[in-house]
Amino acid sequence: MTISVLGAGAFGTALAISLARAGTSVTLWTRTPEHAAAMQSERRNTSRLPGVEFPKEISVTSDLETALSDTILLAIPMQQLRKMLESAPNLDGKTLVACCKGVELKTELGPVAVISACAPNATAAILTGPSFATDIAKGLPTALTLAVQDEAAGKRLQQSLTTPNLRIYRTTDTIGAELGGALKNVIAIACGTAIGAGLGESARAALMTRGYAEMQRMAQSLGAQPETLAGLAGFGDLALTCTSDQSRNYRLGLSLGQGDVFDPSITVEGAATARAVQKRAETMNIEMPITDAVVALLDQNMKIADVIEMLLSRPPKEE
Ligand SMILES: NC(=O)C1=CN([C@@H]2O[C@H](COP(=O)(O)OP(=O)(O)OC[C@H]3O[C@@H](n4cnc5c(N)ncnc54)[C@H](O)[C@@H]3O)[C@@H](O)[C@H]2O)C=CC1
Ligand SMILES: O=C(CO)COP(=O)(O)O
Repeated sequence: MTISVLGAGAFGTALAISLARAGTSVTLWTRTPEHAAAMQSERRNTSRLPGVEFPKEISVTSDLETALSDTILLAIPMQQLRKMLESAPNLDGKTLVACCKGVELKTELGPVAVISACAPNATAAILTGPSFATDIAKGLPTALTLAVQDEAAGKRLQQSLTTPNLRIYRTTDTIGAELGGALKNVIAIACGTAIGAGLGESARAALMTRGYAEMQRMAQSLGAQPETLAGLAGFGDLALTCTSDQSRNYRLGLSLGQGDVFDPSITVEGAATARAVQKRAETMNIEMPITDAVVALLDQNMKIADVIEMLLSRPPKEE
């Protein structure tokens, strides 16, 4: 079988390499002919994963029509997903697997909901969980959550995407899976900020724990199962992203905490997602004080000292 990977950034390239190493034929699509030609001739993605050579099972193209097989991994940033789907030819009958983490700013929808809106006759899925692209590309052991509403389709997809180094757990809870991956990025920005500002590791642990409570509150209000948030898609990814400076969301937080400028060309999903989640929470009347704090810091509406005071002076509560 052939699997298509749309988006030759760090994550799409890493997934393509992992699948190809396991013997799957992979078509890796990138939007510019120049990038496709460079990857084809160098047999690597110099801009995103320079150290890793492509297995022979990867073919590269910038022609979207010929790139589409029956199973398509969508590895482009969340805010670009709709545009990408709208530009694709007929997607009826395809299985479309979101590999992005976020909430769309203009609609407050997650990736599975965006896929379902843009391609109603396709099967929508999401692959998410703790996984740095560089770890996957190096062949290090990684475990992910695959969420598909249709159980039979989920089982087939789980088989197709499993490799010797990539262990995939299945669920039908697409809402929990997409929210876990989206919301943990916001908390990772908060944790990076705390460490960057020198607030200490106890403060980070508090933010992770109360952030997790915030994630559960919103996700359950939207119909997610608490177990999904407790699994790889939620707790697992929260633990990775809030503690590693390999994470771009965490690094953006570090910069905010240190008062440094962060390179705006780096993909940081948590920034737009924090704003989208804040809007959604306001409509639903859900308290999300850490998300509010992240938005205030990103928009430069509050100083870190004021944010700390705001969080610590909230009325006493039961845990
Ligand atoms: N890098 C990582 O370790 C992981 C990333 N992810 C998720 O994967 C998604 C993509 O992230 P990365 O690959 O790391 O980002 P990246 O910045 O390395 O690559 C993004 C890719 O998307 C392409 N792109 C951007 N806009 C596009 C558009 N309108 N149409 C077509 N292609 C477009 C860019 O050309 C680039 O190749 C994000 O949602 C991220 O949260 C998930 C797990 C791990
Ligand atoms: O989602 C990720 C790891 O699971 C990657 O995190 P960043 O997008 O913060 O780099």
